[in-house]
Amino acid sequence: MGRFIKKSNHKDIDAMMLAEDILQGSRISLARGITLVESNSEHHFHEAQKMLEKLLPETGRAIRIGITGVPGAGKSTFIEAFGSYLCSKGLKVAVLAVDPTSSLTGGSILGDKTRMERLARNPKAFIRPSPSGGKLGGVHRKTRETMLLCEAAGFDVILVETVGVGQSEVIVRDMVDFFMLLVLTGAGDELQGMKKGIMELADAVIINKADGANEIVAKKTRGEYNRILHFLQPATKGWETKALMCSSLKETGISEIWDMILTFERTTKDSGVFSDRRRLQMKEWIHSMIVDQLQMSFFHDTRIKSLLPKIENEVISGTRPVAAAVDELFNVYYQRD
Ligand SMILES: Nc1nc2c(ncn2[C@@H]2O[C@H](COP(=O)(O)OP(=O)(O)OP(=O)(O)O)[C@@H](O)[C@H]2O)c(=O)[nH]1
Repeated sequence: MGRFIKKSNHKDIDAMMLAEDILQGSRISLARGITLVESNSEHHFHEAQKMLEKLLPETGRAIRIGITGVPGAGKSTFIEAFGSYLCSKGLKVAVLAVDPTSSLTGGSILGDKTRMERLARNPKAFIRPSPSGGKLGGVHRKTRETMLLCEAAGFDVILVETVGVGQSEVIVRDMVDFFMLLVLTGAGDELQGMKKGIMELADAVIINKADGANEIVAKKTRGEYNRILHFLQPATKGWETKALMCSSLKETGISEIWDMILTFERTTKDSGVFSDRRRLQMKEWIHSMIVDQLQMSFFHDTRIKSLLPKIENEVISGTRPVAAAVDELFNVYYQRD
């Protein structure tokens, strides 16, 4: 078991053996594979890519579901209820997270496993906190690769949780098939303040906490969301985004959400929208990685590093137009010695 990543001795990683064990469904190897993918070491990067190449033919079969929501909406409680429900149906569920703030805060969402204690104990579930450290692009790549590893290990459903911060919803939307937005009951004010853009990313709006005295308010909220959704551009061609209610605490409305996702999968697979989206997501992944690499290469270039402060000052003091300044930087960058 301990044959793959022995201490920090790089030579001890056998990417091919690790891949074999992941394909056999070994959870320990899966966790090690993810650690390899998340490593910032260059040697690990190459090993991880070898491992991924071997696993690629066995990826892509899971349904990928993104979940976002304002803090307090009950994301962890929902994932616990929803994940446990899926496991009870015999499905293997992996829960991942994209938290761009984790490099600043040292990891927040999913960092604390006690948030999903029951699911974490379920042998059919696998929970992995957000990779921390590095830029958003890095988190993005690592989570996508982790998703592929989980698929190769035989997981049927991948849940990707994200906090409602910055660009994180857009990033998760770009890596999943179905995206849902978790909201609260009686959220009249929230509805007004809700960024329309986020609603337009969603394939479903889930009104959580529809239990007890909240239930009546939840029905009203559902009506309000449905009215608004009716006027918005749907996130997926040929699919009408609707609002549903559930109680993660009482575990009601959970099976209806899964039924909706199955209908979505069937409909979009029949129309070709499902595979079109996956193809587009791959292309966008390539493009965003190119942009990340170019950016890194540019800003780490020693000539750029020494010239940039002078150029910035010239622009700020009004002696240089921005476009001309950037043009000079690129001329310097492209000059090969
Ligand atoms: N009544 C009721 N309370 C709920 C329900 N789901 C969650 N809660 C409560 O809402 C609070 C917040 O739930 P969390 O699951 O921690 O939600 P969150 O704030 O989105 O948390 P993060 O997952 O950390 O983003 C907790 O006190 C939960 O017990 C529900 O369906 N009904």
